[in-house]
Amino acid sequence: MFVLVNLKAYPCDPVEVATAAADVSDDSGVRVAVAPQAAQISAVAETGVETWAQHVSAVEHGSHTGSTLAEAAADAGAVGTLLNHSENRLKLADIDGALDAADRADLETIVCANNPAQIGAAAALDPDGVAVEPPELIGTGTPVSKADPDIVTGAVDAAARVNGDVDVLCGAGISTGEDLVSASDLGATGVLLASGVAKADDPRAALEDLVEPLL
Ligand SMILES: O=C[C@H](O)COP(=O)(O)O
Repeated sequence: MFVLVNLKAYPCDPVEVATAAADVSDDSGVRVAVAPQAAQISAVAETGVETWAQHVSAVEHGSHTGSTLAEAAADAGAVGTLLNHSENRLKLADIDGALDAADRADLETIVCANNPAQIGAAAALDPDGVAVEPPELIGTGTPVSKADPDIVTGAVDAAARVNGDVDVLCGAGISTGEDLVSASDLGATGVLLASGVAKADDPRAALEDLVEPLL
């Protein structure tokens, strides 16, 4: 299972979380990555943790003020990027353009979507992975794998129909090892989570709990 921790714009210490994630990944053998704010990619990557961007723009080098250039994210140490997160929705053409930008910069890609129909559309654009997240469950602590398991199995089926090569993650409310096991049982190959780690009093303990059933 792939555990991708999105720090969003939460007021946590990204280096502290990243250091814990690197240690937990090393100790457990579980793939754990952290997606900090763009300005913190470099500091997070220096911890040795697998580092992702939260977004890259559908642009090349040029006059694009305020954009997040994929090449700049990669130079700072990112090896992958989320796209079309529920909190940063893109137009279809911009998802496609951002996938091209990520490809140029050798970034792995995960396109987020709300439901199985959108997952099918996202998978057709040929990212490395997709992540299904019902927006109403994000940040609630109620895991999608329990509250809406059909959306996870539906996403796995929808992606497989369109593109057998694409990984399927699920997210929203995931915070425990039990949630991780449920996601795996439903066919997901990873989880995308945020508040369960970024807002935890002890992010290291939260990460250890998350991977515990996989040991
Ligand atoms: O990117 C992460 C997702 O939006 C899930 O957030 P959450 O774990 O706080 O529900």
